[in-house]
Amino acid sequence: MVALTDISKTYNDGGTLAVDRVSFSVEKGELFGLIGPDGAGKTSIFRVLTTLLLPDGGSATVNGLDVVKDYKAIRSQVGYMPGKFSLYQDLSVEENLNFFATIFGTTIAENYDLIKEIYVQIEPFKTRRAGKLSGGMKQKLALCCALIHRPTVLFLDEPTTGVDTVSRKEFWEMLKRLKQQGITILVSTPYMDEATLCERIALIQKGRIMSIDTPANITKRYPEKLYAIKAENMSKLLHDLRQYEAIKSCNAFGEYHHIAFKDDSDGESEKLLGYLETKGHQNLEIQPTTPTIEDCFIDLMEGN
Ligand SMILES: Nc1ncnc2c1ncn2[C@@H]1O[C@H](COP(=O)(O)OP(=O)(O)OP(=O)(O)O)[C@@H](O)[C@H]1O
Repeated sequence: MVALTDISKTYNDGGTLAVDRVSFSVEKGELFGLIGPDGAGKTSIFRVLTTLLLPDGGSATVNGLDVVKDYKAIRSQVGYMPGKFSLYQDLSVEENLNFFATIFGTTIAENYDLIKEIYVQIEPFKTRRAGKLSGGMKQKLALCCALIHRPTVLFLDEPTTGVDTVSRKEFWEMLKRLKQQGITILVSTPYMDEATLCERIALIQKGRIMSIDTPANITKRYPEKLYAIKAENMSKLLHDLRQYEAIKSCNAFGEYHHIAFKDDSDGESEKLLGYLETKGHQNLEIQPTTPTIEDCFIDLMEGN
């Protein structure tokens, strides 16, 4: 449904390499996530695929159509929700939706079944100006506008950035139901915890794809045995762990720090506890833990 081959994009006369020979493909009906921090190149990739930006190199197709040659046809077949809220702030909820339906030569009534479940949540505010909606409401309106012409592929650029936890959860539920209707969905996010909600993900950093697979396969490939460790003074613990020669990686991770040893064959965790006790740490706790996508991302980043 979507295929990229060696897509590159630079800015500032080639001075900024935003996308570096990126290749991947997305199957029909898949929920695919592009996961990476700010500046990784996610928006640039989405703008190439939605025909809003010309790539410097490589080729890409959406629904079998070329993003450069067939841009007009692609525009009528895809839905795009940009990262920055870009609806008309001075138009009401209903006026915005009507506007997008009209420019795609359709009506709200014609496609109401597709947006109904999302639209009913903002309908009580249909006369309110879009600029006066809450973050979660704006997001729902933007999604309705992106869907109103019944696209076959939906591109959602960081749809949950700046949205509260409850609305984020609701949003992912909505995506699952849209997927069930056969829509192919590409979603980008800087939140690593959202990666597990996608069927397949690409981890991207500095314009390069570091790994593409199902979230489960990516975490399975984490190369080391990982431990979660905590103590009373977590910042001193982080400092002391980073001084310890046998540690390969050490990162703060909520309530715990996650660590991996360079060579874990010979009771390394006991030796470490001994060392930390000599450093005066109290209430030390260490246990094996399962790697998350964030652990994998950091590991891949450090190896690249
Ligand atoms: N119009 C532009 N002019 C110059 N540099 C740009 C432009 N757009 C993006 N960049 C640079 O290209 C790189 C990739 O940016 P891009 O917006 O594609 O990444 P992103 O992963 O979507 O991050 P963000 O969430 O910050 O938008 C960054 O270094 C960014 O500063």
